Amino acid sequence: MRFEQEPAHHHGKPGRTAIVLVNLGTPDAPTAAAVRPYLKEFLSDPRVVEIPKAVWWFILNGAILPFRSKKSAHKYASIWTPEGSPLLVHTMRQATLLRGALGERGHQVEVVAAMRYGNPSLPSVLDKLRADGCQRLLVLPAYPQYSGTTTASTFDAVFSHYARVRNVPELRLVRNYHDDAGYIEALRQSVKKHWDKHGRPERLVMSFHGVPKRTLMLGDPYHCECHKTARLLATALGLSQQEYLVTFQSRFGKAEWLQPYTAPTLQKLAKEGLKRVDVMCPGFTSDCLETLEEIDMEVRSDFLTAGGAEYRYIPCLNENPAWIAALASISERHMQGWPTDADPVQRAARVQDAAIGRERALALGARD
Ligand SMILES: C=CC1=C(C)c2cc3[nH]c(cc4nc(cc5[nH]c(cc1n2)c(C)c5CCC(=O)O)C(CCC(=O)O)=C4C)c(C)c3C=C
Ligand SMILES: [Fe+2]
Ligand SMILES: [Fe+2]
Repeated sequence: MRFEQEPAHHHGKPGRTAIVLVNLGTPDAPTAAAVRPYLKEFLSDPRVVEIPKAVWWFILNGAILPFRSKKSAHKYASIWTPEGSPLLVHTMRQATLLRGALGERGHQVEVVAAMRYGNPSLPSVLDKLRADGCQRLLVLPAYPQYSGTTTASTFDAVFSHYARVRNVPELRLVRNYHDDAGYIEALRQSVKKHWDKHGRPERLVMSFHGVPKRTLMLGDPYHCECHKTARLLATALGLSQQEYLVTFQSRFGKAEWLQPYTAPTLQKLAKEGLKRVDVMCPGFTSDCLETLEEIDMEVRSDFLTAGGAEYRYIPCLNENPAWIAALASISERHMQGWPTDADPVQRAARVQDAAIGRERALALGARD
């Protein structure tokens, strides 16, 4: 059947509103056997690797997957937590906290997390929402800066899922929030708190995930949005241009990516005599392999080996309450006009849920 059977329709039952918080995804376990299918799904996405399909198939299956799966599994093992992959754990907690925060503001909406690659898969989450009677859906990618490689890929997956659905919900998409006042304020508070505890560095490095330089030349606004985020944060912190730096990390393959690259830049700074640096990753809303292993371990070691003395990593926003409040405001803005009012009894229950959710997140190590 081209279009699937819909759940039974009930007259008079109000349609529900939901938000799906979509992050990149992560393997199910820190093993080569689990990393391989995740990498295969991720790296087979034409939004991520723009090489003709047949050529890429041979490179991916012959040269990349057999080696990278093993190497990456080792890295994942170094950051894995008892609850699972940090990226998944943080994103799930953010969804729970966002549901509570919106409940406190009087909105009765479901908030669920989904992964673009791996599990819980976006199609499985969207199917579950449909079965639960969701008629309005806000797609909220976990990426503040728009990129074709991430944001548009998320939208592709949503569209291709609904291309086989008969009763499609009303859809709204959050394209970006790189300059959102609440997001910048959450970043500012997190840096300020870190400085109150450890003092100020000689330089604040803001490292963003890289993308091939070719995508910038072809019109992807990601590079500009990263720089705008950095500029707004630097202004909020009262930093001069000499006191901060924007770099790009996680280069993949041999082609040129956005520059300057994070690791060589920090090595160069150390060799030039810079002793004390703080590094943060404003483009990642949850700590993950790229921040915990690459930035907090590999790049730290590069900087110290090259002669640096103090390297401090400022964690991602994760379950930071100012960040959850920013997510709630971004969601409210995009849900305008949708009937999301909770009745008073349900509203009281949601306020209680929010408090319990916050306590749980704090007990699990959230930073406030
Ligand atoms: C191959 C090209 C890649 C592009 C383009 C790319 C863009 C991109 N990625 C993120 C965010 C994340 N990437 C993560 C891991 C990761 N990224 C790539 C490759 C590209 N990313 C790979 C192969 C991997 C897997 C790990 C590895 O083998 O090195 C993650 C972390 C996932 C986790 O499980 O913790 C995130 C998050 C952005 C924002 C972005 C473009 C803007
Ligand atoms: Fe990536
Ligand atoms: Fe630019």
